[in-house]
Amino acid sequence: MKQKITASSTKAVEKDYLRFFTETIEIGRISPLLFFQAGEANYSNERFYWQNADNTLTLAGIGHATVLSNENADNRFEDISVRWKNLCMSLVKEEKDIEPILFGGFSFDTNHTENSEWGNFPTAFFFVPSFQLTIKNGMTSISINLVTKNENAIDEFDELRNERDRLIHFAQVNEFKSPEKPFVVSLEERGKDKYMKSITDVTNLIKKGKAEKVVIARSIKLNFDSNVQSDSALHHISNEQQESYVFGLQREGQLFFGATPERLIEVSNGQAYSACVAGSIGRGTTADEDKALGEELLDDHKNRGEHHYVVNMISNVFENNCTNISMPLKPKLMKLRDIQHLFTPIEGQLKKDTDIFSLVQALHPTPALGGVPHEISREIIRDEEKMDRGYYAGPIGWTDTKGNGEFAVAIRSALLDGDSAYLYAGGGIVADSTAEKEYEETWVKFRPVLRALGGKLNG
Ligand SMILES: C=C(O[C@H]1C=CC=C(C(=O)O)[C@@H]1O)C(=O)O
Ligand SMILES: [Mg+2]
Repeated sequence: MKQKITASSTKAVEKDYLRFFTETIEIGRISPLLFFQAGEANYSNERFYWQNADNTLTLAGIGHATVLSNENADNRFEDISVRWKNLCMSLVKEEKDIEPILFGGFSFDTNHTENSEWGNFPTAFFFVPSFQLTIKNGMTSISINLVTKNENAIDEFDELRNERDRLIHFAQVNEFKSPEKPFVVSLEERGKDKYMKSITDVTNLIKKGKAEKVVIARSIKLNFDSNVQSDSALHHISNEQQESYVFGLQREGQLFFGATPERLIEVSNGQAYSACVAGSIGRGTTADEDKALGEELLDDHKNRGEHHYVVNMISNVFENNCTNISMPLKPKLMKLRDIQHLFTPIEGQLKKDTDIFSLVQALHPTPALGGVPHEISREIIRDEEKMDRGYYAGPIGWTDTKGNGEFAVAIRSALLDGDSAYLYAGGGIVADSTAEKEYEETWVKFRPVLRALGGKLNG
């Protein structure tokens, strides 16, 4: 490392020359949540957590090596992409070092609602962690990432090594004690009547031909008897939702977290993968009932309609950005703990001039979260929901310096804010939707977060 810093420093003729160093060590297996917890004292507002749906990759990040955020609504995807690529050009890395990760997310909409709970979250917020835990293919490693203009990066790096050792030590000597679930003192349905009316209104607009599909969401608020710890929320949700992406992003005393089944895009060595997930029904209490519900969903006109718009849109984006596309002709069932969805996976080979951020931009929002036509449905959502979705239903995930990465759609999620939490859920409205059924569907979608936070499961 010493050598690397020195060699690179000699190139630093310009005063503001940024250098991006990374150094990885492999360690024995530690609990990723204990590592996350180790950052509580010094970096409680600067952490992330990520576990992919097939449990082959876990990432935890502590501290900000550098932040890329954006309030300029119009070009947020491109802006983050360009700044990340620029930063990657100054990366100094050896063969053995794991790829440094840029982790973060985008808000659903670029319009902010005044005085909402989302005031601390810019329309795009990403960071490279100072300390990065990666568990991949059964191997656990910790990287230090440093982005600096400092001529004396050697000293800076040595300090980080001490801190890294302290974090690892904490995770090695402690045992992860499964925290008690929080105690919910009250649950507020935020604007239930307005929500019910909006479903009827939107269904009428669709019947009049103003739009074909619009996703309408609502929110509930939980109040607890004391502050809820981030690692407790993440522990319970990752324990209970093994087949979903588990994510957590901390900022200014708040944690945005959840367990989503929906991949927006994965890029791996030039291959792109997405998934159409839309159309829902509950799980049965017996195997027979569950099977019958699944078959009902596969044949249901309204749900097939919801799904169809998503397949159309995502396959169009793939047509424009990929070659060798493959996609099954009919949806399958995706069975999760509380809910089953219609599911159509799609993959293709990325064309040369495309990258993960341009795909995120092209795909967000799919009609599983927005609607058809895109612009009209966005206006209808703004008019009818009258709430700030914040990062709910936005893209959340990571990319590395080679352009690989994965973004999920941040549904089944909540913003944890001290002793309260805001939960969000929505559903695809088409011509034959009814307010009562949609309302019930949102309760099923609240369940993963509600259960993790100790709430009673309604609906
Ligand atoms: C909008 C949500 O789910 C979407 C994803 C899958 C199924 C959906 C549905 O059946 O309505 C929604 O489009 C949510 O969970 O808040
Ligand atoms: Mg639905």
